[in-house]
Amino acid sequence: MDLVNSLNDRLLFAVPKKGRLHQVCLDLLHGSDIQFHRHSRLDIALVKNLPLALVFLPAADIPTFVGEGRVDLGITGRDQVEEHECAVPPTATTGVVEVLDLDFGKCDLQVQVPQKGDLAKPEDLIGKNVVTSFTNLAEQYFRKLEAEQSGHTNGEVAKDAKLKTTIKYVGGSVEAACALGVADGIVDLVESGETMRAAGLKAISTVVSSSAILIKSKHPSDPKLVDLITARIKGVITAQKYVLCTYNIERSKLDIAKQITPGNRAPTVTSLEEAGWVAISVMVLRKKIALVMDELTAAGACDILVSKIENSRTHD
Ligand SMILES: Nc1ncnc2c1ncn2[C@@H]1O[C@H](COP(=O)(O)OP(=O)(O)OP(=O)(O)O)[C@@H](O)[C@H]1O
Ligand SMILES: O=P(O)(O)OC[C@H]1O[C@H](OP(=O)(O)OP(=O)(O)O)[C@H](O)[C@@H]1O
Repeated sequence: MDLVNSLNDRLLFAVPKKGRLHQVCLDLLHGSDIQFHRHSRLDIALVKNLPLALVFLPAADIPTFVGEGRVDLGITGRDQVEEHECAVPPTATTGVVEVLDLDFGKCDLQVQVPQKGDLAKPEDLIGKNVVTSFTNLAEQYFRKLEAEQSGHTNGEVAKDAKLKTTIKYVGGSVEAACALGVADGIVDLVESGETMRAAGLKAISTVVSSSAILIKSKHPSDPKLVDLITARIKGVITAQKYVLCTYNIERSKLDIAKQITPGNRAPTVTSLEEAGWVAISVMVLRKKIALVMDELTAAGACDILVSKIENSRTHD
C-alpha cells in the first residue's frame, strides 16, 4: 500500500510518540473508538473506522506541524505550545488553536536552584548559567527579569554584560546540570517534585503552568471531523472526571439535596413508590464524591450508590 497517497483524503492527527503523554493519549483514542493498527517502526497509522490518520511525533514537535497546518489536530502539552510560540509567533494563518484542556499531564515549568547555597530568588540567577530544554521560554523569562533589573520597564534588553543570563539547551535529565557544574540553576518541569528533590534542588518561580491540550490548525482540512473527534474526546474526559451518584431522599429535603448535588444542568428527580420519597441521579466530580456522600448522609439521604461513567456527551 502507498501510505503517503492514502493520506490524501484523511485528516491528520498528531499524537506524542513517547514520554509522559504517550500512553494516556492511546487510552484516550481507544475510549473515543478511534481504531488503528500501528506497524512497528512506522510513525503513521491509518484509522480503520474514520477518514483519519494518526501521526506519532515527539510532543515538542507537534506545535510546529499543527501550527504550519501540515497536521490538522494534535495533542501535546501547553508548555510545548508556549515554547514554540515564543520562537514562532502566530500569524493570521499559522499557529495553533487550543480546542480542549484534557485534564492530564499537569505540571509546572519552574526555575530551580540548589537547596543548599545562596540563590533564593530568580533575580539571583541573572548573569549566571541556566540549563533547560525550554530555551525560548527561559530566554523570554530571564530577558524580562534582566530588563526589570536594569530599570528598562519597557522590556528593552539589558546592555550590561553582567546582567545577561546564559541559557543552554539540554534534551533531558536537566536536573543533573547543577550537580555536574554545568548550571547555577535550571528551568524544568515539576509534577510531584520528586525528581527535583532527589537532585537536591528547590523551585523558586513558575514560568508556565501546563496540562495536555487538544490543538488544531487554523484551517483544518475537515472541520466537521475535527468537531466529531473533539466531541468524542471530550466525552471520554468528562466520563473520567465525573461519577454518577444516585440516592433516595425525602421530597421535603429536595432543596438541600439540589444544593449538595446541583449536577451539570440539574439533577434527575424521580418519584418513588413510597409516598414522600424521591430518587435522585446526578453527575458529581470524582474528586469531590467522598465529601458529597458525607454531606448527603448528614442531610438524610440513603441508598447512596456511586458508579463509573463509561462515556458521555454533555453540554458545557
Ligand atoms: N512529570 C510530568 N508530569 C506530568 N506531565 C509531564 C511531566 N513531564 C512532562 N510532562 C508533559 O509531557 C510533555 C512531554 O514530556 P516528556 O518529557 O514526557 O516527553 P519527551 O521528552 O518527548 O519524552 P522522553 O522524556 O521520554 O524523551 C511535556 O511537555 C509536559 O507537557
Ligand atoms: O516532579 P516529578 O513528578 O518528579 O516529574 C518531573 C520530571 O518528569 C519529567 O521528566 P521525565 O521523567 O518524563 O523524563 P526526562 O527527564 O527524560 O524528560 C520532567 O522533565 C522532570 O524531570
